Amino acid sequence: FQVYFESDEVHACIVTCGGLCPGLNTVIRELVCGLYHMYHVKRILGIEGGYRGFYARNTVPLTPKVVNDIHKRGGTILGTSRGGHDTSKIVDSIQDRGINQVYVIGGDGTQRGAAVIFEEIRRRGLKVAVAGIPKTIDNDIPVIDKSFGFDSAVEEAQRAINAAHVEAESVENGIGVVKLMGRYSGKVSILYII
Ligand SMILES: Nc1ncnc2c1ncn2[C@@H]1O[C@H](COP(=O)(O)OP(=O)(O)OP(=O)(O)O)[C@@H](O)[C@H]1O
Ligand SMILES: O=P(O)(O)OC[C@H]1O[C@](O)(CO)[C@@H](O)[C@@H]1O
Repeated sequence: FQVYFESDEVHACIVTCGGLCPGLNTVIRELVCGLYHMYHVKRILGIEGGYRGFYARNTVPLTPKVVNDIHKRGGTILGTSRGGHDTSKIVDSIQDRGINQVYVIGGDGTQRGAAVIFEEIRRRGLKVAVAGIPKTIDNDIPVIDKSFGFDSAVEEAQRAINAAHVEAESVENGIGVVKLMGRYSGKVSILYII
């Protein structure tokens, strides 16, 4: 097989886009530690605030030390956003910073954005790899068994439903109403009902 990137020439970056999903920080941590310890990649940049962070926000160097405890925190340490996908500005930034591996964590919109970035990179003839990491709290990707964050969402749903159940049972004719997320997917609700 052919090695495409030598470790010491890799300059990776990670960006998170779209809505929050439990486990985002764990994925960032695994990427950083995997790149660093398994592939000896020392230059890893966090892009803050989603796609627009490439050209309008700060960046933060990521090392195993920086990400050591982040899996215990919710959200994403890099921040996230919707909109702001300006392809040429993003690829300009990738080119200017000398980034050659782009790790994009996000939902379907984010992955569409990653494909457009890749097309522009190819058009410019740059030696840059783009990797998409699918993020969906709804577990609605048929080719994988379970997406990260889904179990946590079901657990949280369980907590809310149990509390409403206790309230409803404690009074005469009590009714508990819990609204769960996912009007189009609904797998969080379905799994709980099952
Ligand atoms: N067709 C597209 N082309 C380029 N960029 C896109 C496209 N669709 C979405 N994006 C960009 O991807 C980012 C995230 O998109 P979006 O808000 O749709 O969330 P998502 O990735 O689908 O996640 P979620 O499942 O949480 O909604 C935004 O910055 C948006 O501008
Ligand atoms: O409950 P609602 O309003 O349908 O929104 C939930 C949806 O929003 C998202 O979190 C982001 O689009 C989906 O993953 C989820 O299905």
